[in-house]
Amino acid sequence: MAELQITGLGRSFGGVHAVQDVDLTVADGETRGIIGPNGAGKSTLFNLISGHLRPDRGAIRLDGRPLDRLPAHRRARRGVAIVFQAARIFPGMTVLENVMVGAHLRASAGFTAAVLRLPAHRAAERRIRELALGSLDRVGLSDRAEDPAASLPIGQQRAMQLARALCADPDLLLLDEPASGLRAPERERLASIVEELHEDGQTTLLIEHDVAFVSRLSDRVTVLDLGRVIAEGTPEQVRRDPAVVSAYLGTGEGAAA
Ligand SMILES: Nc1ncnc2c1ncn2[C@@H]1O[C@H](COP(=O)(O)OP(=O)(O)OP(=O)(O)O)[C@@H](O)[C@H]1O
Repeated sequence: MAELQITGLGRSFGGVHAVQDVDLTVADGETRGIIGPNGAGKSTLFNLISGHLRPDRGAIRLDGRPLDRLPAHRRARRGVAIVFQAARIFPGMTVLENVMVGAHLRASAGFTAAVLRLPAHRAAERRIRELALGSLDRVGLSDRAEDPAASLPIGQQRAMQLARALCADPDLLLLDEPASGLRAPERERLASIVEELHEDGQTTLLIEHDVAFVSRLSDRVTVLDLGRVIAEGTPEQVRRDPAVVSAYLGTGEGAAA
């Protein structure tokens, strides 16, 4: 069970209301898309949920438990996993090692045990390795496990990051522009992975510029403009919403889908 509930969320920078009065509920097992023209507040919202920014007001709850005062690493332990837009990989490590880092974010063996190499730690390490191999399998990268991470093309690096996030067995998966910089076949592959996760019941929040990509993958889409929610509904409902069309046309980005 993983329901994300956001109420009255706000964050300003100087005089700019980057996110204002945002209410958002993502149901357990739902894939929710967040779209909006440039400067709409998507990244700010993402960072407020991940814990990389603190809200000025409002509340964020996962399964009824408040998240908004916790730092990012404590949110990770609560089950929030993030795939950042900018590829943060450890290039000198193997693909498998990169993915194992994800599970360490949620592991419970403890720092002291790790330092002393206690048996509990070694058992945890074995378990983490198994989880990482399972995550690589889910994203179709099993055969690259022992390769250097830097040798992967960008599409597979993105899939590796997704595997890293999955390795922590997240309740909530946050995807920040996962399709950016990918070529069409790589986008297609990534979309199929996200679809499979959805079928497995993963709760996901997807922030994307690529409206077609979001529409294809999301149960519902929330549209932000100038920090506020201007529309919410199925991809089809949102695409036809006059407020959405005018927000996109107003910025010269073209129609919403
Ligand atoms: N750290 C910051 N300092 C000052 N202003 C900021 C900061 N972060 C965001 N803003 C402002 O807040 C507003 C929302 O920005 P944000 O980056 O969240 O939008 P976005 O929807 O992610 O945009 P884009 O699609 O261009 O990435 C913008 O007006 C932006 O200039």
